Amino acid sequence: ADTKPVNISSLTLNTGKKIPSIGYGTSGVNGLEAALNSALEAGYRYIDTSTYYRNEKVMGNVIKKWITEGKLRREDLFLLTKLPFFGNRPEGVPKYLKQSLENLQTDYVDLYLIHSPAGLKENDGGLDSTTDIVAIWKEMEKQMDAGLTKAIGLSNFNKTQIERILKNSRIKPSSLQVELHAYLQQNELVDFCKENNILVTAYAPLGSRSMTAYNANRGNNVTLPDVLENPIVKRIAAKHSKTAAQVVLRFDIQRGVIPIPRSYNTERIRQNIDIFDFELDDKDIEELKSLDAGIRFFKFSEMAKHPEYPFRGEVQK
Ligand SMILES: NC(=O)C1=CN([C@@H]2O[C@H](COP(=O)(O)OP(=O)(O)OC[C@H]3O[C@@H](n4cnc5c(N)ncnc54)[C@H](OP(=O)(O)O)[C@@H]3O)[C@@H](O)[C@H]2O)C=CC1
Ligand SMILES: O=C1CO[C@H](CO)[C@@H](O)[C@@H]1O
Repeated sequence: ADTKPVNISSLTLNTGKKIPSIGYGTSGVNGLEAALNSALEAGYRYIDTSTYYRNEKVMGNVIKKWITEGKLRREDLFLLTKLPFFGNRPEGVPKYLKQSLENLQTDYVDLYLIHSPAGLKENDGGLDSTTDIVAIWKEMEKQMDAGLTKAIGLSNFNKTQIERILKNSRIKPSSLQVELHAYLQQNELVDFCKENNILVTAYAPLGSRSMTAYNANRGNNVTLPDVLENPIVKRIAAKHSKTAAQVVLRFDIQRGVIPIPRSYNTERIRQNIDIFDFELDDKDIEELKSLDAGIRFFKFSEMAKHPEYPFRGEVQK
């Protein structure tokens, strides 16, 4: 197999800065060191994490080693982390960003996101129904002024909540990270973000097989439909001599959406960015579009009673 790093195309944020058109998702801790080494070797330069994943320290050590050994320059890396649910207050923003920067051993991140519009209490993890997203955003702006992050954005916000931020902000959000895959294509939200110059990042772009594992670990007997086993996806993959994962990730790229697939397996890590040497045609795109089914895997049900719960009223499938 070819082991040269893949050359990744890029998009431009509303700050004028470039962002790679695919990133590496890292939720979970076990095995990250080896996996992140594989990801950097494969050519990923956009790394997605969060305070909540509790893996920033390991990540910081790996990145520092790459930089010290002269294999990577900080400016070639696009580092993203997020304000945790339990820090979702104005005073949580400087506190948790500072902690992330220390853990990541860097002076700045490239993008800092509010992980969720709904907040949890710091002490006992219960719902904090006082969450004020506009007040939190104003603190996000200050972190950007201070140069601690090069851009700021949102995750898991719905359209109405983004509109509230747009209306009440000095600095506009650069990016929105939401669940997005063949079964949840988010057409309305993606169009809205395009109109407002907000780049969309697709989390769980492979349909999050890890969510099935997450449920299994909690003893929940839930079987979720598997995007990568869909017969239409598989047929299109066979037609292009690519894998199902490569087809759904390429679909994102052709929509101008940035996928952040997670894998801890070296072969699949490589496979997931090896998507810049083929093109889906109009018929493939039409067929993939027809798979949209409004199936949301990450419902954050524990936050369903929060005033800012983003998916209220949504018809659940
Ligand atoms: N903002 C938010 O609230 C959220 C953000 N995220 C971010 O998005 C990232 C991706 O989402 P995630 O939930 O991990 O789901 P993904 O859709 O990326 O799916 C990951 C799963 O798919 C498997 N997989 C990876 N590549 C392939 C392949 N080529 N063929 C077959 N199976 C494959 C992985 O297993 P294996 O490791 O064995 O390859 C893993 O079980 C997260 O890691 C996180 O960074 C995710 C959820 C919520
Ligand atoms: O960002 C995230 C939010 O929560 C999920 C679990 O509930 C994680 O798996 C995910 O990566």
